[in-house]
Amino acid sequence: MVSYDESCSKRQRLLVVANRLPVSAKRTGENSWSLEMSPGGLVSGLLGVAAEFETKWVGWPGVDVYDVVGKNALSKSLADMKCIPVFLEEVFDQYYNGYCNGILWPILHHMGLPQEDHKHTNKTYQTQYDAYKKANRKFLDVIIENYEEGDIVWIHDYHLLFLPQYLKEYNNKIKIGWFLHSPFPSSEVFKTLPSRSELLRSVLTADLLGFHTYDFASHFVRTCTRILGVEGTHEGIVDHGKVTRVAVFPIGIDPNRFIKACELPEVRQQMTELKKRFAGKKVILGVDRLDMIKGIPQKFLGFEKFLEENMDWRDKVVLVQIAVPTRNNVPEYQKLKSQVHGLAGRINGRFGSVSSLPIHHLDCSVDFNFLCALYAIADVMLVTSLRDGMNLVSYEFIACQEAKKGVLVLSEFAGAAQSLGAGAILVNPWDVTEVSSAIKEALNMPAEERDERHRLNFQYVKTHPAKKWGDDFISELHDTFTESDMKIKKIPVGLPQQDVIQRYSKSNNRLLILGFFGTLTEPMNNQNEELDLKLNPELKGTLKALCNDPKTTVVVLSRSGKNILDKIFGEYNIWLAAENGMFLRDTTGEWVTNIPENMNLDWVDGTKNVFKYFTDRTPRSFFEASETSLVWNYENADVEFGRAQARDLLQYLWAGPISNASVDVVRGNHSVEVHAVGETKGVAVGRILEEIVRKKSMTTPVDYVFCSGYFLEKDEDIYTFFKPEVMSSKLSHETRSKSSASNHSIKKKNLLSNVLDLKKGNYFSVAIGQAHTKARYVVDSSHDVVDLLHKLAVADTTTSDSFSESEDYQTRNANADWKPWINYVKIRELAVGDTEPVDI
Ligand SMILES: O=P(O)(O)OC[C@H]1O[C@H](O[C@H]2O[C@H](CO)[C@@H](O)[C@H](O)[C@H]2O)[C@H](O)[C@@H](O)[C@@H]1O
Ligand SMILES: O=c1ccn([C@@H]2O[C@H](COP(=O)(O)OP(=O)(O)O)[C@@H](O)[C@H]2O)c(=O)[nH]1
Repeated sequence: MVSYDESCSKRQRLLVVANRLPVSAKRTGENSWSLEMSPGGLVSGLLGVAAEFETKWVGWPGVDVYDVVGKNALSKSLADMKCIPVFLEEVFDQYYNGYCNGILWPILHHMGLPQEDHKHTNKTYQTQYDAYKKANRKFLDVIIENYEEGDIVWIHDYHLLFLPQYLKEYNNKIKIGWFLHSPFPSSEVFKTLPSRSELLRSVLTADLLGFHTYDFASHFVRTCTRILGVEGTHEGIVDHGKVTRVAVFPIGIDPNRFIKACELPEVRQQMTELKKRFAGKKVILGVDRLDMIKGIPQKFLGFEKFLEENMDWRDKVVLVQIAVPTRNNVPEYQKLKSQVHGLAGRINGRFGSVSSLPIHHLDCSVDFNFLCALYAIADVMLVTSLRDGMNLVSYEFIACQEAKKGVLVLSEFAGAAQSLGAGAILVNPWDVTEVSSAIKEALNMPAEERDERHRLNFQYVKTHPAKKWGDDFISELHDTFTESDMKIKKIPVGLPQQDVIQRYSKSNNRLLILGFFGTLTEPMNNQNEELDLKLNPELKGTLKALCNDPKTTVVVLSRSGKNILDKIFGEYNIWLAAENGMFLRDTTGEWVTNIPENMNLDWVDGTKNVFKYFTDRTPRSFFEASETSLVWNYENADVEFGRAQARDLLQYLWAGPISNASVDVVRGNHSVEVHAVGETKGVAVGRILEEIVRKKSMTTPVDYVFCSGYFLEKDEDIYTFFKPEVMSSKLSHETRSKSSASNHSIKKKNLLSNVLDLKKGNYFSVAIGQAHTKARYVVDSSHDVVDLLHKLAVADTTTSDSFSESEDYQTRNANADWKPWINYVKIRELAVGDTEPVDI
């Protein structure tokens, strides 16, 4: 039995699940195996993750094993390294070479879906997709065997998109995080994937989804909103009340491992030999898996152009390219190998001599110490990825360059460009001329500039290690899990229509607060019609009856302007709030202007986080925050890099924290400013109520409130405004802190507490078609609200003659062609400000 002390000191168990284990196995006998480190950034990154967890790895051991003796022996060897193997056997080829690397990988890297060829292969999308699912189930089985209650499961990458769903189906309580190491593409590209929706839906069952950059995260959110029709908020994705948090966690390396390695005598020796070998020449280094996304042909073409145009450099420079073999069984990778060999041969043939070759191309991986020696002696590191999740090689080069301070030429399409762009020369790898010029600039760069650029990047690499990445992810997962658990319990219920009607008829002073667009407007199917908003014709009589009822006050709250509301509601005895309450009109038709006292500032924290992220990654930029505005300033930063960062920052702001907020964004010459405009409907309603009480000289308290609309998230405070507990807590707070509260606001609260008497549950807040809402109740469409208003109008004996018009309503209501409003509204909401983020 575990003692109390032991259980306190027990470390949190973490199951890291990735396609590849950190070690790959090679069989050395019937029951003996040798293990060596797997190549690739994912493994390098995870090795740096904090040791405070009791970590176990679950993954493929890099080899097929079919016999029991072999499997048992390998499992035993791996157990010593805290690794648990998943044997993929017959599904491996179609899962890994097929679906993962032949289909998903190109899609994720904007390379398009390869054509399916039924005639010449037995591998179709479908057979590979089936194998992919089977492989994901094999991972599930191994996890189930090893799972202990309370374990955190951290799933990695595109190989395991179905695993979150399978795991949640097995046990909904498991904390699941998922991190994508590759980029996520624009929705236009992801849309081409035949099984796109199932894959997205499965990933969304996880609690936390992580990406390297804001760009990838916003692509993902946009893809989900477009393909699945779910809601994207500053927190992530909301679907039927379930929140899946989406956040950005840029990976790092363990810089000290590289810094220390460069001091080892063995590495120093290798450095001396390499320097001797390349004496009198500048060394340009490339280290990449031999993958299409790494842009090795583009690198060679850029280098060829450089040699063409700079004769004096021809025998003074050498390009050393380490091309680590990868995914050799995927046809595209085989083609790439021949292409790269062809290019290297051509360039060496054109510019080489008997004694020297411009390109040293190696088709192999190198050991860690030799890699560090290469990084340390290189003058220029050339990274020309066409698209890359992060590119850790760039970080590793910088960590090894403390003495030499060489130059990093970095593709703007690598995730690393967002963090190392200030010190690197950024290039578009597709532009051969630009690559050639960047090589020249790097080779000729004065020492002072090299020092400064290196200093900026070294500082970043040191302060953002992989440990921080892992810690940040897990701590966010803890928080997210607790929050989403709480949120699920708050899903609102359907409206109890009978209760609403009965309480209405028994009340003496009722207040109906209604939204306009999507609530009272005419249902329509054509987006252009929005320009000419009309009142739903079925409501004319109903609304007149309600407005003329002396026991009922009707208020319409809209973001539309005064003119539209005047035109539509001019004939009604109604209160109007235009532009979200900036203007108020009483029943006599007189408009007054209001200066907002309170604003919804929910967007501020999210915006601050984005500003902080970019400030951190843009040396010499800074941001200033006041209560209602934030300014990010990059006037002292590198102009080009600052502009590129500002573009990325804006993309993320629009897709995330300010997507639903009432803010103005001002892009200055060297700054981006976000500030609040106007106010929310929740704030407006308080002032409207005050005005109603004053104008009507109301003595009977309002004893019934019905509030409904299709409101933006920022306006949802309208639903909580009348909640008795919110009102009373506001009031008691105001009373306690009298010294700080203005007399005016205390008087106002007292006024409201005197005129409201909603204790008997006579408060109905009803959202239209929103699953995730602050309202108590939800209805499917505006049709339900129209129907209810009609019933309220007839529920009361004091209805006026004009009500006969609403017989119209009943006839039309029976019409089967009636289109609920919400369908249209949803499409429209997705279209607002919906420019697809573009890549730099
Ligand atoms: O396991 P393989 O199929 O041999 O491929 C190796 C890994 O390649 C990918 O790495 C990515 O992760 C890096 C760290 O986050 C990132 O810097 C890089 O840009 C990515 O390409 C892949 O995502 C891994 O799953 C593979 O293991
Ligand atoms: O022979 C080699 C050369 C490089 N690497 C490592 O492979 C990783 C490559 O990661 P990166 O993020 O640059 O790209 P990925 O290959 O994961 O797409 C880096 O950590 C390198 O140190 C390796 O394991 N063997």
